[in-house]
Amino acid sequence: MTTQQDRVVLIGVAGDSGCGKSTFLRRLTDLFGSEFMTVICLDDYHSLDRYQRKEQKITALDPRANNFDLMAEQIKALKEGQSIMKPIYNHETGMIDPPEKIEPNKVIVIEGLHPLYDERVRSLLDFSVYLDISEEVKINWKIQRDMAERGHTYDDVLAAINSRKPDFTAYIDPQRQYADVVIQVLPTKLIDDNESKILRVRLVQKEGVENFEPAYLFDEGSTIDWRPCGRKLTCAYPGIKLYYGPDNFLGNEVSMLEIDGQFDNLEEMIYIESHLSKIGTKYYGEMTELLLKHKDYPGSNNGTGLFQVLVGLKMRETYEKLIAPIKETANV
Ligand SMILES: Nc1ncnc2c1ncn2[C@@H]1O[C@H](COP(=O)(O)OP(=O)(O)OP(=O)(O)O)[C@@H](O)[C@H]1O
Ligand SMILES: O=C(CO)[C@H](O)[C@H](O)COP(=O)(O)O
Repeated sequence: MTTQQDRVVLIGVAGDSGCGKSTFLRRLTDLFGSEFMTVICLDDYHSLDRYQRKEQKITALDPRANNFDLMAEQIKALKEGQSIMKPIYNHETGMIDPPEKIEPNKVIVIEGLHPLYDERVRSLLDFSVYLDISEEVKINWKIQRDMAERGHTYDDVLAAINSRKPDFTAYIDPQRQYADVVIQVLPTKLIDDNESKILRVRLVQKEGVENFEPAYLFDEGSTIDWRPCGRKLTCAYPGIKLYYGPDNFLGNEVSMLEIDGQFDNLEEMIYIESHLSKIGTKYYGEMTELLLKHKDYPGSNNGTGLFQVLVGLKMRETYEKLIAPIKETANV
């Protein structure tokens, strides 16, 4: 038997700024361990600094502001087990700093605006997720954070989102079609909620992906509507609704898993977990345990937290399949 233990597994995490990438990466660290996982922020491949972009009236989302040749060359080198000298984009100064040495690791995560944009980089990925936050929700999250922590006004935040919109639509959003899973965050359908306090979250899982089998609710391949509130799950108004079924997403055959609403008591998540299958856990209750570990992370009491943990578990499962020993064919 030979092993693939030295293989570098490459994971892509795509999404706009402020869409929960950092929160997702913190959850991934629980599963892989910070020692074995290296995160590369693709902002480091900006080829134009903040002042050049302003002068040329180009946003950071525009491919012309990014060096995809260097990104492809360096990510390929890392995957082949070589170290690289990665550039650094400094968000404080808006300038490009001297490069730093990055060594290969068991898991390399590339996160940012464009992990799935360039075909050369995309083809190197072993697993990818796109964090797809609807505009209403994105505005609410950004307003909460940027007004509370960064001193921006409501109008500043709205103007920033609107100025990025054309390039977001042209270059970032189309990457959804290539992701193995998409976590879509939408306003609830249970009630009218202008502040996006209650969310409807969909886990779009592509069918036919090597080393990835979609998770399901109750019965694989069927269509299920489930309102679990009752004796085993405490739900305050307006309750919780789950859905599972086959679907088509941007031309791809997918399995859709959906949770609308929020959980009152996180300990009771075990009840939901026990009705889900193929979730990549190693023991009963592991998913609930991972959620309970970080109750304080945003979204822990709704589908965003639950699906982030679930996608992390599926990434670990893919990783383990990829590094598993290869069975040699017996010489007859
Ligand atoms: N699941 C969630 N529920 C509610 N709010 C959330 C959720 N995820 C993120 N947020 C809000 O969005 C903000 C940005 O989240 P996070 O830092 O994880 O995103 P990011 O994509 O890494 O952002 P950036 O690229 O700008 O650093 C958080 O501070 C929080 O206010
Ligand atoms: O979309 C972004 C990714 O984080 C940033 O806006 C981009 O990287 C430019 O950064 P800055 O605004 O600090 O110049």
